[in-house]
Amino acid sequence: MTTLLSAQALAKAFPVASTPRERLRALLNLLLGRPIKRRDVLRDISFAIEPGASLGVIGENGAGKSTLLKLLVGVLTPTQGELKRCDSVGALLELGAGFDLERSGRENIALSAGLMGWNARQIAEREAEIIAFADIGDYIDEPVKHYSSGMVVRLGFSIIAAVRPQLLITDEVLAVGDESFQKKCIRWMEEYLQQGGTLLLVSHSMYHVQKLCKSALWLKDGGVEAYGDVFEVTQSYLAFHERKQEAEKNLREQRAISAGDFRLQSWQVNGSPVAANLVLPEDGALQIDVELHTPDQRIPHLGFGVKRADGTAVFGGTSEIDRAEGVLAAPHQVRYRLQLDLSNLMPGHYSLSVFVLDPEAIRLFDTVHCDLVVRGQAREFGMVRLPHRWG
Ligand SMILES: Nc1ncnc2c1ncn2[C@@H]1O[C@H](COP(=O)(O)OP(=O)(O)OP(=O)(O)O)[C@@H](O)[C@H]1O
Repeated sequence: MTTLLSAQALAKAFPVASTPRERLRALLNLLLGRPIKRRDVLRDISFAIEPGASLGVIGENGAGKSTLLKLLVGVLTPTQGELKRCDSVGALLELGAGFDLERSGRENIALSAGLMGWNARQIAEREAEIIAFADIGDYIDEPVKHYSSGMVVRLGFSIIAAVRPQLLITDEVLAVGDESFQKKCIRWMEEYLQQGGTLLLVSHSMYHVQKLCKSALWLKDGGVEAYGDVFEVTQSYLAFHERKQEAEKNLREQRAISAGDFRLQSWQVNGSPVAANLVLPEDGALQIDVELHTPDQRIPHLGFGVKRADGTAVFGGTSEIDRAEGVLAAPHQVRYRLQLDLSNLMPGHYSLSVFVLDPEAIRLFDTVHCDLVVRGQAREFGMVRLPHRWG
């Protein structure tokens, strides 16, 4: 099997020149052959795309996705590293790239097809199909400079669809099209993949990445944060975002908690001190042992909660609701044991928290959290698997 695209330790640095003065200095240094201050935008990027593969590239704004695509299609050259690419690459990147804006859509179809080596007969045969896919009405005979960005994408994608390259590289441009055209493109890509096509897709939509791609590469600050199975990588990426928001919320919550006297001294899960990242055992069972400090021998209540990483509550309860009571194990020390069955949680990233309430279960005193990872693959959606059957 021939690899269609391979990147080996790719890196790209741009000159640091954001102000006019810096740009002038960079230009001067360049002319004088002096070193230019550069910023690494991509570093040590390695991956390979085999025929039939589908890779989604994801990452936050500014992570380096567009720069990587520009390297892959040859618009930019890498500062370091090695890139190998097959000849049959169809790239749909920047709006209008490759179109002659003064010419009509119809003329641009002929120009693009000619560049790809089609003869006049082939072009004539496929023109109607391309125009039908683009579906831009009479605009097909207007100069491309009169097109909306959506129309440019429609025309660009229609040409690519007719060419059926061995490897299709595309980015968020699809998001520019309206919903019905987007759906048409997605359907086309699914069919193309089923028939053995190969895809590299950059997208902010985890839905589309999961739908179309088998693997994913997460770019973070110019480096590869994760690369592998699409579900694992996209779930980690979503959890990263959700945790970012959750961290801010927790900080606010923590500040609101009174520095009262009932305190959480320690907690263990399934007999071990809690690590930052808890992986749910296959049977979904957690035994939580908690030691609390009580200043006056009164028994505080204990609460617990499971949230999805974005903060959405999945389930929570307290010893007061369940009419359970802790045990005074030593002077000023109360112990609780809680058995939790989380076997219905869907794969994904969650947080588990335990909190102390006063004996009246009114005031919240102390909270601890840990990340909870539920491994596995699921095509159903939601947070919990609800028992169901068909027929
Ligand atoms: N020509 C350039 N000169 C200098 N810096 C650049 C240049 N092109 C991109 N950058 C910088 O490189 C970084 C990565 O940009 P890039 O456009 O690749 O990110 P991205 O992941 O595609 O972001 P987005 O999701 O917002 O499109 C950014 O900090 C950007 O400012």
